[in-house]
Amino acid sequence: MKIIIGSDHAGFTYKNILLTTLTAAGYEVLDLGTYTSAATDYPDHAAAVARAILEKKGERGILVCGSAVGVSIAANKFKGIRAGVCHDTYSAHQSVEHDDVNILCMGERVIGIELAKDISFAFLKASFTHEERHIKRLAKITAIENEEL
Ligand SMILES: O=C(CO)[C@H](O)[C@H](O)[C@H](O)COP(=O)(O)O
Repeated sequence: MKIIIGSDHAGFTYKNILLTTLTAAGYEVLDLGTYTSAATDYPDHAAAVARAILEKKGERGILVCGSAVGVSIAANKFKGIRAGVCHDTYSAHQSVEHDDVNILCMGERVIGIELAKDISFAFLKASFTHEERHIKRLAKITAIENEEL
């Protein structure tokens, strides 16, 4: 599975560690930055990862910022992106199984790195169940995305 990863400066350290860990575990990981610890703006990195997912450069995305909130707000502005803040392993796999989440968002200032690794693996190993009730609910989200106000 190909993964797209990105962060702002507040998620830079975890992003790099996750890049190394996931690569060692056999995942192909495309790093869209940030590439230094200099202060940067999370919407830029969230947009880069979201666009790469929509362009099918990877199947799943991982974004890290300080709290995970900023990148999730920005990524979810893109139609077809379902970005979820997950700071526990249950949410990480259930968000894929039920909600078909395609971008995992984590906060470097919120959780420890070992938990962030476990959450990443739980997210990447999970699959959407394709159960009818979940498909129906996701169709409602798509309808909301397409609403013209
Ligand atoms: O965590 C965040 C809020 O959701 C942002 O994504 C940023 O990482 C955070 O705001 C950065 O804070 P800083 O004071 O500019 O380092």
